[in-house]
Amino acid sequence: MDAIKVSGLSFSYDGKKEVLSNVSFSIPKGCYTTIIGHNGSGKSTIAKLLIGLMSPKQGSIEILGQSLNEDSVYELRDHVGIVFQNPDNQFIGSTVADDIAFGLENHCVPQEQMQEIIEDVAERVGMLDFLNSEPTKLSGGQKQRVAIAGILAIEPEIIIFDESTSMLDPQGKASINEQIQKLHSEKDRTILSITHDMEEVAQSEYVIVLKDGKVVLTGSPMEIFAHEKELASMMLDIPFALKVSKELVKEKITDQEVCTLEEVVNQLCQLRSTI
Ligand SMILES: Nc1ncnc2c1ncn2[C@@H]1O[C@H](COP(=O)(O)OP(=O)(O)OP(=O)(O)O)[C@@H](O)[C@H]1O
Repeated sequence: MDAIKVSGLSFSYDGKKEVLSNVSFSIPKGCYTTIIGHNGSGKSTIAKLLIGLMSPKQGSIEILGQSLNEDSVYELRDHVGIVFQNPDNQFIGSTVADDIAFGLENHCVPQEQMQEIIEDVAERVGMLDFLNSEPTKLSGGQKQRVAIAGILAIEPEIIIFDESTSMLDPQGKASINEQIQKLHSEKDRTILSITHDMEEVAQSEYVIVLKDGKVVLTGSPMEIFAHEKELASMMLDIPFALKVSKELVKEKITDQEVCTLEEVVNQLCQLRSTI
């Protein structure tokens, strides 16, 4: 079954200019998908439509096989979690701990299990020392960490990350990406991540490329990165690991292009063991 099925979606904020035009894609359950595109290409608009914050002008959205509409939106929201780029409007609790607890209460998690979950997720995002802090007084990156902790606590079936690690330092981004990978591989959650981070794109399973509100490319990361010139015309770069890999192939050191650092290292280690 598809976790998300979008068919012929069009949307306009002002009733005149279409910011999404006839967008269609399907994301199977358990798939880690990334959406990329230049600024203003419509990525966040798709995220808002997928959680029913706005209704499409045309087209349909199915979540877990059920049509998303006014009647189903509240029920479906139990299955879909989202972390926005700027989580300011997402905080409800007066402390970090209260905020995470609020989501758990909504998902009927027994009181006696809450403290353990709160501490576990806060530790996983590096915010254990901030449980009594006011979310609004944290830095941008710390707010993003707390918002991600809230999602890790409830683990909804479908999780949408809308540039939700954009304010994190490189180490923070890597460790949160690791948590996202774990949610996907160990818990089989469907992940839809809107990102400008091509290293993250390389780690996903399926990529959707948006340009001016239209889907222009879909496929595996390597299929997408094969369109290097087209990506460059949309201000999108290929990952650094793929650039290194292309050089290694050109120099005949390796014979297959790969796009993650891990794969490059594996290839080099294998070479060393054959010398
Ligand atoms: N609330 C709004 N009212 C009117 N127009 C909007 C609104 N939000 C977004 N837009 C317009 O819709 C288009 C798509 O915006 P959207 O935020 O979906 O793009 P995006 O791909 O997420 O961009 P970015 O990478 O910069 O976050 C843009 O032209 C933007 O100006």
